[in-house]
Amino acid sequence: MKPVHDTSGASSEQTRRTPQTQQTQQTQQTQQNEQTRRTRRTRRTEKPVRSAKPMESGGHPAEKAAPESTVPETPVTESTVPESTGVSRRRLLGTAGAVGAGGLALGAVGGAAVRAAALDDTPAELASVGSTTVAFHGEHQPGITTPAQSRGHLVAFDLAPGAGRKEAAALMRRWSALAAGLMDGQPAGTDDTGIALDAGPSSLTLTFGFGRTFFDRTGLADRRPAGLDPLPPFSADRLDPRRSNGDLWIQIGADDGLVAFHALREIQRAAADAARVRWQMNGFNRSPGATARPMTARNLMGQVDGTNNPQPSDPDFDRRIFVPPAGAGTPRGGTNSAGGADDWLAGGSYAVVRRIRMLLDDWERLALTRQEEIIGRRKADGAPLTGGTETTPLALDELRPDGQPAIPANAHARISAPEQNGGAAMLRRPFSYHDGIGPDGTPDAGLLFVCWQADPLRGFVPVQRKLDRGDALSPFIRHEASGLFAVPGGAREGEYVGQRLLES
Ligand SMILES: C=CC1=C(C)c2cc3[nH]c(cc4nc(cc5[nH]c(cc1n2)c(C)c5CCC(=O)O)C(CCC(=O)O)=C4C)c(C)c3C=C
Ligand SMILES: [Fe+2]
Repeated sequence: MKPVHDTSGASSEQTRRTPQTQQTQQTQQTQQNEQTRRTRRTRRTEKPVRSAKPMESGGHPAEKAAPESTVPETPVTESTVPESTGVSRRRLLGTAGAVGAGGLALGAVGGAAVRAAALDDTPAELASVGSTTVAFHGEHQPGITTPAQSRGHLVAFDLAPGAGRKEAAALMRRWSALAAGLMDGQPAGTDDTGIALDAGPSSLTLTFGFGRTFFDRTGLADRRPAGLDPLPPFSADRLDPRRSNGDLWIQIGADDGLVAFHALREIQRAAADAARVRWQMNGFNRSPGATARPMTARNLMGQVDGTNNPQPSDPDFDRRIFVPPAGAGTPRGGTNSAGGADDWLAGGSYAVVRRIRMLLDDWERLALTRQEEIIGRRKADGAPLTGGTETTPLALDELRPDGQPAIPANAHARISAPEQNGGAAMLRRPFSYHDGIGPDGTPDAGLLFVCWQADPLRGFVPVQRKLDRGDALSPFIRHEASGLFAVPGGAREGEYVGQRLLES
């Protein structure tokens, strides 16, 4: 059975290498909202499958400041990947439950069997979930327009006492080399933990951001971008400062739990003495292939969530989501605290991160019609209460026979719509989370809300201000942690993320 993966398009650098398929407009819109709208490539090759053999560049990146050459000089692209019939069985065996081709049944393989089979190099197929790769290098960092993966880890670090700009630069160099290798399916070095051995890259992405305090710690306060001004307080905030902000932030996503955790663990190990974990959160989304057809994901309240995201095909998408190059009329998100236009953030973005707990017991007590009024959309298919399908625009002016708005005045979808907020828009790319059941019996579950914009003051802030004043959803959610991070543009070949800031 050959893995088949729809790789229809989006506008990122990664996406441009993705073959486009012919689709109707509606199909395109739906696909852009879910897992098969992959900004990824699927390939069958030995290269992305980690073997126990280490990268040629040597030991674990934490052991030495990796020279630039440890970033693979040639990115693996569609054109550089040799055509191959499949990965070797040696590398697949040991992956419990892996899809075997050529009659391989790999369910319960014992250690001896694995060792015996390891001598056999018969090619076999790697399931498409594992073999899908996202490019590390590009105009933008991966993990922004890349469709949300089924597993996510968010982790914030603070630089260690005494660590400054030099140590931060060395750390970003190490982390970038590590990220490029892991996203390409390579092990972390000679002492790789082995957590992801046998698996392909599984759409792994690592995205790096800098918090406000990073600029003080590195002596770069005059280069701090204006978009990192602290978010205003909101009346409903119940924020835990220990789980908020941080000098450095990394978003990890993958379509395999072991691949995602492996990246998290190797990132922490590579931090070595330079930085310490401040907080860490785990999230999830629907797995690729879980639904019979491509669909927008649901959140833990059961709602279809993500329908009205800006689309990469929108003419103003880049302007809304990415910081433009410095120049005449550079918008606020691209200026620094000294008032000058700064270029290190060009092609970058701002991530607002909120841990939003859902009060699920209260929510689930509501009648379906009430739940739908609160959002302004039908639960079953995400269509507006004014009718149509999921992708039909909200008819905000429509009245019911009793003269009331068909989409209530305080409905979440109405209040957060760009046309109600002076055009303010953001790209929402959340993960759900579940951190167990509390002593009171209620689940500690909700949304790791991550949204992307060229300037938080024109994206998250005005919308959240409005939601804070009158969102019907507010009684059922609680904002418990918050972070704001400037996410540099993508690293070019031979460059590390943030180099244009740290070395200029
Ligand atoms: C400040 C920004 C937002 C926060 C915080 C937020 C929290 C939040 N949202 C849902 C569920 C849904 N949101 C939906 C739409 C939607 N939400 C925001 C912004 C925030 N949401 C925007 C900008 C939009 C799009 C509005 C539009 O243009 O129509 C929807 C409807 C479907 C969709 O378009 O995605 C749902 C459902 C939850 C549960 C939540 C906090 C836990
Ligand atoms: Fe929302």
